[in-house]
Amino acid sequence: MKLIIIGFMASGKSTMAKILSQKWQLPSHDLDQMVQQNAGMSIPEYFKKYDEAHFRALETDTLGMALKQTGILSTGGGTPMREVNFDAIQNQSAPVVFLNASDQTIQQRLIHDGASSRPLFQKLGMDGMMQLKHRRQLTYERLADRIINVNNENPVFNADRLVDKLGMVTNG
Ligand SMILES: Nc1ncnc2c1ncn2[C@@H]1O[C@H](COP(=O)(O)OP(=O)(O)O)[C@@H](O)[C@H]1O
Ligand SMILES: O=C(O)C1=C[C@@H](OP(=O)(O)O)[C@@H](O)[C@H](O)C1
Ligand SMILES: [Mg+2]
Repeated sequence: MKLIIIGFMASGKSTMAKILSQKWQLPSHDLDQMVQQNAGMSIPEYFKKYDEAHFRALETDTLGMALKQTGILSTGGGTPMREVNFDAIQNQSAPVVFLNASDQTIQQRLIHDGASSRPLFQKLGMDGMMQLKHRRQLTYERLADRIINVNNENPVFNADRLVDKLGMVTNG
């Protein structure tokens, strides 16, 4: 893997991976999409049929497969929370970038996208999502080599800012 993108739900990980993939002419891999392929169903369906613990086990297995690929990886918002996943990501030589969006930005996007694609939003509601976001923040910060504050700037502009910050990683 050349770059690993982490961050809370709706921070823009999948969008960023696609933009960088075009910019760098590298494949992008979206962990949620890979999980869905492995499961043979959508993530909301999987949560309904099984439960979150089963989803997390499948996510860990799929992460192992994803980390063997080359290119850019967008993770799921919960991926770094399991210690085994955190360690697997940290052990990669690829830089890890945390897309850090404000509560307000996440709230707007969750409302805009609707709850149907995010089972945890269905379960926890907005207050629960914000509490989850705050609980996870430190783990994202610990795992990240670089933190990019992202809100509703043009996503291509955010990708350019990320590349600038990464230059500092690769060039020392
Ligand atoms: N820079 C941005 N400005 C405005 N909306 C964005 C931006 N980046 C992503 N979005 C929107 O936010 C939502 C979540 O983006 P997504 O890339 O799926 O996030 P994640 O993969 O982190 O859950 C989508 O509706 C997407 O179109
Ligand atoms: O934060 C989480 O626990 C989750 C985030 C989702 O990915 P996105 O961050 O791409 O929405 C997806 O993996 C699943 O719904 C659980
Ligand atoms: Mg995503």
